[in-house]
Amino acid sequence: MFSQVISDFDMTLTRFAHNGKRVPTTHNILDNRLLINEDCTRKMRELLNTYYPIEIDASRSAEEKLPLMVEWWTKVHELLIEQKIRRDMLAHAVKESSAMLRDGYKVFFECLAEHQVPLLIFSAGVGDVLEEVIRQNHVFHPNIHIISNYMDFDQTVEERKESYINSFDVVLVKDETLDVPNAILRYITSSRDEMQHATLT
Ligand SMILES: Nc1ccn([C@@H]2O[C@H](COP(=O)(O)O)[C@@H](O)[C@H]2O)c(=O)n1
Repeated sequence: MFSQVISDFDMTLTRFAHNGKRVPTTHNILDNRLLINEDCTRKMRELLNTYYPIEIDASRSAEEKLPLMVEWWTKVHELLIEQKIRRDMLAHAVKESSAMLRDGYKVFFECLAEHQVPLLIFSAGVGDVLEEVIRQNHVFHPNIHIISNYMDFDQTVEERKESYINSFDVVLVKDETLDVPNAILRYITSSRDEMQHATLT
């Protein structure tokens, strides 16, 4: 019986190609206008064209490739940080992408989960995207453990709400109207009008 299964993700658990077209890696799934601009796409493609041939070059040793691969994803991650990617847009990007797990993935993931065999996924890809791909295929079971690159998102409004509530008298959430400011204005202007009226009479 297995004690654990260790796998990488892109092009191992996902397909290499489908109907003659390359299936995107987790980095390539981010190439979506919801997340990054055209300039970032262009620069990421240039980096892919430079470094991917090195990754698959059988004549180079792993020792030779390693610093170059680190250089690749460091450059890409610097570009991605500039894009201020929103966490809530990742699911849309994965849905719109042609990301695909390999045929037979259900049997593979279900069998390991059923027998409580830990599945360790080590990936040089993007962990947040990788998780979303597995989740959208409904096979994110508790036996899965992922070691990958995770994005560090800026705080959301929800996360900042507490500090706003502590700092301001009124905090409006998901209110697209000016009803509250108008009510405050009405209150202020009517009490001023009343004072003026009282001074005149
Ligand atoms: N900026 C990058 C960096 C890496 N990739 C590709 O992702 C693959 C990650 O593979 P794992 O097996 O570790 O999941 C890697 O093989 C690179 O080809 C990329 O597309 N963009």
